[in-house]
Amino acid sequence: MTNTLIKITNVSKVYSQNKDLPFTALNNINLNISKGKFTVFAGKSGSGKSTLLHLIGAMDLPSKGQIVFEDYDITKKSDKELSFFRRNHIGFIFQSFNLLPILTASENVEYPLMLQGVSKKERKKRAKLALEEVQLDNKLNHYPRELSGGQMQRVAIARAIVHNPRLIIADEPTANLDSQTGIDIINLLQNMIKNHNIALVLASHDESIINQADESIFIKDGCVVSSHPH
Ligand SMILES: Nc1ncnc2c1ncn2[C@@H]1O[C@H](COP(=O)(O)OP(=O)(O)OP(=O)(O)O)[C@@H](O)[C@H]1O
Repeated sequence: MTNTLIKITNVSKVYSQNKDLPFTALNNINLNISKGKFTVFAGKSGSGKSTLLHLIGAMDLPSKGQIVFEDYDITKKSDKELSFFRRNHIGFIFQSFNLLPILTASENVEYPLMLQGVSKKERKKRAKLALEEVQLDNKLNHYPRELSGGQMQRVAIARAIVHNPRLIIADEPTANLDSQTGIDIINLLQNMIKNHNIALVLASHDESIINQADESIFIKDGCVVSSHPH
């Protein structure tokens, strides 16, 4: 049985809004992402980390090449198929938390389940369990403005796992947190992916996070320059 979750073959991304000056953000990337492991994309600002995260998270399409998620070629699907795929298989965590301000912590976590058509009763039950896992079941009815940064990111983690995804994508999830809270969030994420057998792919330039990963992939000017399993 293969251990590969995502196979990335000869992938390039050219941004061509400016027709006279197209910009190659990723140049012929070849990579495998392992099932259930913690992988970090490391590299300087502008190196192409977020662009690659968007491609493997099926949020954008490459200009060239192929990305296969288990047996599903996400580079050959329609927008509708991709949004269905994301909804069922991927959880997202962002630097600025991206919680909906008019929803409570519980309602924010229920949101991906609502998109899947899960009943209200079942949604509430699963959101409570997910918030228990991030030790926030005492804040179920709090709004994001009533939570600290670390608590908001824990709600976002509960929201990312509540629908049992195969992959979590996290773009600089600790950049807006103080260093101790950042360490706590990474430890929590590591425990969650282990308990649920989810792969985590995270973009960061923080050395302590890079050292904690199962695999770190260094990106420079849109190219993979090295890859280290720890
Ligand atoms: N929509 C876009 N149109 C044109 N150029 C873009 C677009 N998105 C990103 N780029 C360019 O592609 C390059 C890679 O951007 P990307 O956001 O992937 O970098 P990054 O490594 O994630 O940086 P950071 O650490 O600052 O988030 C940058 O030079 C950026 O300006």
